[in-house]
Amino acid sequence: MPEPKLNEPILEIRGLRKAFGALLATDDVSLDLRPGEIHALIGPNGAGKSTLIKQIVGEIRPDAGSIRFEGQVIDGLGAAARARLGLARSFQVSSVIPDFTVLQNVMLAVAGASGTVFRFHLPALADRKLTEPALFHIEQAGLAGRHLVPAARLSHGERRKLEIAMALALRPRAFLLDEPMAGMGLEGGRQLTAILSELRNEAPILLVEHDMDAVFALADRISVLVYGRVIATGSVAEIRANPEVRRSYLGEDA
Ligand SMILES: Nc1ncnc2c1ncn2[C@@H]1O[C@H](COP(=O)(O)OP(=O)(O)OP(=O)(O)O)[C@@H](O)[C@H]1O
Repeated sequence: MPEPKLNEPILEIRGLRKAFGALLATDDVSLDLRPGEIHALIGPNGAGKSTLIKQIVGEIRPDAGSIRFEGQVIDGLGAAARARLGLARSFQVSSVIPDFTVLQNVMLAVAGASGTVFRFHLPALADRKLTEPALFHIEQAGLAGRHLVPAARLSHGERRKLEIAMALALRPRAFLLDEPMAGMGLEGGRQLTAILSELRNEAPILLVEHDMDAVFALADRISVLVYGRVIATGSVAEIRANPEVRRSYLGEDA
């Protein structure tokens, strides 16, 4: 019998380094994403957060270091192969089709994930294999009752929920979320915080976010990136109390 691997990290990043000329955008970055957690990645503008995410999803090849995903070394895989393994990035590249309804957009994502050919006419719409999971993900993402609304008519916050429903349809094993709170407003931000909090039970989340209220409310652990280096990893309380973090990022009023 193989050993149970429940508590092993889903994502293990070791020694990632990426230089742009003389600039070290990520400098020996190591971090883990564990089952069930939201791990927030914070740091000032230009710290290297986007460069790190791009290396994880396979858009940029690191100069050194290694990434394991569910125990498998994925260094040799391109972005499409990593996505197929269930490494899902949301909120930056958006594939929402404005003229399609919420339901049609999510059905498209369900079809893409299952390899089903999506025919945009009635037989496909009637296909319960697509509609049932799509409606389930729409409800999970907080859009119940809005499934017949064209995506173009959604508010900014609803559109973000649609993107979550589409990400869920891909049945990811890990979420990489890049600034989901941006432009959400107070009420939208509150709703999204509640949704993300639940989402961690589907798959762990690596969360790049500048909104510190959201980070402190959601994160199980926080890593702080400054000039390409992880200067601290810890719980919310540990990070808030860390003098180096306060000096270099949070400010004295944190
Ligand atoms: N393709 C590139 N060529 C040259 N320099 C780059 C490239 N991409 C990023 N950089 C530089 O690498 C550093 C890290 O950038 P990155 O975008 O990863 O930071 P970030 O933490 O995501 O910032 P922000 O919070 O503003 O999104 C910056 O100094 C940036 O100017």
